[in-house]
Amino acid sequence: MGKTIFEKIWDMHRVAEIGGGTDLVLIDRILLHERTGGVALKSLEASGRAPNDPSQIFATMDHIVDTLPGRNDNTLMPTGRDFIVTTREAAKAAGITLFDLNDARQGIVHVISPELGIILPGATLVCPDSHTCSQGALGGLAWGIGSSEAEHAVATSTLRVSKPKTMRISVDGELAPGVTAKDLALYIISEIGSSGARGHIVEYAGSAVRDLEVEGRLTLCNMATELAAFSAIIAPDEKVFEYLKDRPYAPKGEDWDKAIASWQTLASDEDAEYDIDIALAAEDITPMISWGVSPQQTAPINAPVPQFKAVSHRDSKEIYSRALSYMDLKAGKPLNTLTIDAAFIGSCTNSRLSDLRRAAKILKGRKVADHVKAICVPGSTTVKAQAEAEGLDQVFRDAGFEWRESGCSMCFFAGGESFGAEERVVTSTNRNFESRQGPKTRSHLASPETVAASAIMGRITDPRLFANGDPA
Ligand SMILES: CC(C)[C@H](C(=O)O)[C@@H](O)C(=O)O
Ligand code: SF4
Repeated sequence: MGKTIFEKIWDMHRVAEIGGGTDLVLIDRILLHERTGGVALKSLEASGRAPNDPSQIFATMDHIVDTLPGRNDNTLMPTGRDFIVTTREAAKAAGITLFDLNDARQGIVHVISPELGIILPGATLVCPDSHTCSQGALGGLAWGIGSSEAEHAVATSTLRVSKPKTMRISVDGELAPGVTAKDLALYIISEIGSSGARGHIVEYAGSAVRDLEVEGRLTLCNMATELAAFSAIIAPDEKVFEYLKDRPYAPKGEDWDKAIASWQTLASDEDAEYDIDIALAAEDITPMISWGVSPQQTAPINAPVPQFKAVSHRDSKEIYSRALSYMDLKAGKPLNTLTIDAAFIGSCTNSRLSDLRRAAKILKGRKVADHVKAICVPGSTTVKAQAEAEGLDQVFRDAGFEWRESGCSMCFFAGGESFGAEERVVTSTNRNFESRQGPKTRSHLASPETVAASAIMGRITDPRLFANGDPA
């Protein structure tokens, strides 16, 4: 029987079988951020140990930092400064690479890793952060871990891991114009549920996935953790090789040629078998938006808030009713009539250059509705600089968006800045949990173009209405 890409990478990295389905696995690269990584480094230091290979460990500042212009170590987050200073000191003591606040390479960990060529096809990479699965978009095996596992990985370049089962989600056909990787991710979650991939590594396959550019694949893989997956992966192809060429931490010269030769073998064999195999049709997908407080509570943007019977296979009556009451919604109400208070473009899901370009295309020459507070937070300092070089910052500003420094910002509330209580936010992020973006905020997950279109109209809006100029 053939092997899946996951099995190939796993077998190349297995150091020993521990038993009970658990293996000791070699970890090629480790990423840390100031929210969870500083703790791991401090604890390692306290136990008198040092990193096994500091050259393969990278830390960034993203979660706690201010994204307001002119920022410094004093963030709006309570105790934020401690996280920043501790991580800085610990990274220095450990001799690892740090992308500090004022470093041109700083940014959200899952945005800078591909950007700098830290994640590579066939490599294993861990980070104490649940959205590490994003990085599987480049054909590496990247997954989120806890802080104590991170400490172990830093000290030994290995981890004990219980081997996940395999799941393939194939999406064939072509996505219709105006339907994006984010809509695909939301559609998949609404189809298979928030725990639909628990214990599995998801391989995304099929023509609609292959047709996505690398940045779209990152968006798709980003939300695998919202399926409770171990991680996600997509077989690397020419688009990935092209994307990685000459990135700072990608192989160079002869090593590059050797790497390409080995990366080209990284695809699942025709006769590989999966524990679960799911096939979806790209034509069934429209722009999507979440209506509830879990990413699985998502519907097509022009649909009404579903009746209980439509979701009862997944949610209990109690969970469903609670979601409606939290979101201040009634079954049957068309989602595209809901007035919004705020619009947010950012996060490791959708804050890359292509995301900002697509949103800017809708915003150009238009204005955000008067009652809407709109914020754009580029995913990295590099993305911000590239966007500014193209004049996108001006498009956002002219439309009435705030243009920020890079970081996680209001993707998640950590005690600092937030949208107000009961504010309805259309957001390009990945989690709509209760109070995720601030106490009692109501988050609707969508693509950056849906956020832009909704910001202009002041209500949830299908971005395809802007495809041929202004909507009627
Ligand atoms: C703070 C961090 C550990 C957390 C995660 O693991 O995902 C955050 O990034 C999130 O998105 O909720
Ligand atoms: S942008 Fe949001 S989802 Fe991504 S790592 Fe930061 S807090 Fe987590």
